[in-house]
Amino acid sequence: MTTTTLLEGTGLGKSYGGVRAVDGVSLRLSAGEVLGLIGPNGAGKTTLVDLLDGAQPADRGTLSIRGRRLTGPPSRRARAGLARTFQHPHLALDLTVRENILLGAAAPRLAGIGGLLGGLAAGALRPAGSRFDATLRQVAGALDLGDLGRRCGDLTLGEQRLVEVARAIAQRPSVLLLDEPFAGADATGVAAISEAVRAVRAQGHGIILVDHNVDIVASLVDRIMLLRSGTVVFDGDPAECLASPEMQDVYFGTGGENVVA
Ligand SMILES: Nc1ncnc2c1ncn2[C@@H]1O[C@H](COP(=O)(O)OP(=O)(O)OP(=O)(O)O)[C@@H](O)[C@H]1O
Repeated sequence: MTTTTLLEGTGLGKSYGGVRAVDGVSLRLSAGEVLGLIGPNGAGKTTLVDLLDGAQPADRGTLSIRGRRLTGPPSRRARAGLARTFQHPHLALDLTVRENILLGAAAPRLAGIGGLLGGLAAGALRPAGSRFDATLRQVAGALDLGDLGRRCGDLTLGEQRLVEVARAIAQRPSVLLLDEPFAGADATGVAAISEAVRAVRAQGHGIILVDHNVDIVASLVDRIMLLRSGTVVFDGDPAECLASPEMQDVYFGTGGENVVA
């Protein structure tokens, strides 16, 4: 069986002052694959996601999506098929759930915050009867978001995470980057996000899932990359990763970063 490579990074690196946050990481994500990214606090997981979506420029390394070089700011990468969620949700808190999700659906067409605000003012997010409404109903229904007219600032952190996942999925990305989507989510939220991950995967898209809950990650992913001090120390089968000496060493050995949060 041939697999289509969606995302490929080679020798990615990023330093902050003297700290090598990401130190020569190479990765490959195939169509219909969920890749788990785990590691203790400070291992470089979020920085790696930042390098993938362009939130931070890489010091070195190359990145491609569907065989095409992927460069530039997040807005350009969104148009190329990448969407992400953040460790701390980046929602427009004064807007409703519906408006935030529709912003996501429109994001690849509307470059940058200026474009998004312009699109909002121009009515791009009032597409009654358009495919946006179909997207909205589909995504919101799958994630069980409840009343879409609620202001996002009035939601719990767990609910905000669900909205952010919905917004990212509404972009219909070929690669979805989820940074700690389960943090602060209750059991219902965990189940909803897990279901969304399976649905996106079943559509042949790729997902990179970062989370500290190793058991949930292992139950959802096809492969795990274990990071330590910015480098990959294990890349392979989830069950093998959990049982590996590298895993023991990273989380329970001496000389590592902080223990898992
Ligand atoms: N903007 C920044 N400026 C300076 N140092 C940073 C910055 N972002 C990350 N770092 C440092 O880079 C290293 C990797 O951090 P990163 O947040 O990527 O790790 P992480 O694995 O996502 O950790 P956590 O699980 O706690 O979120 C850490 O030493 C961190 O202090």
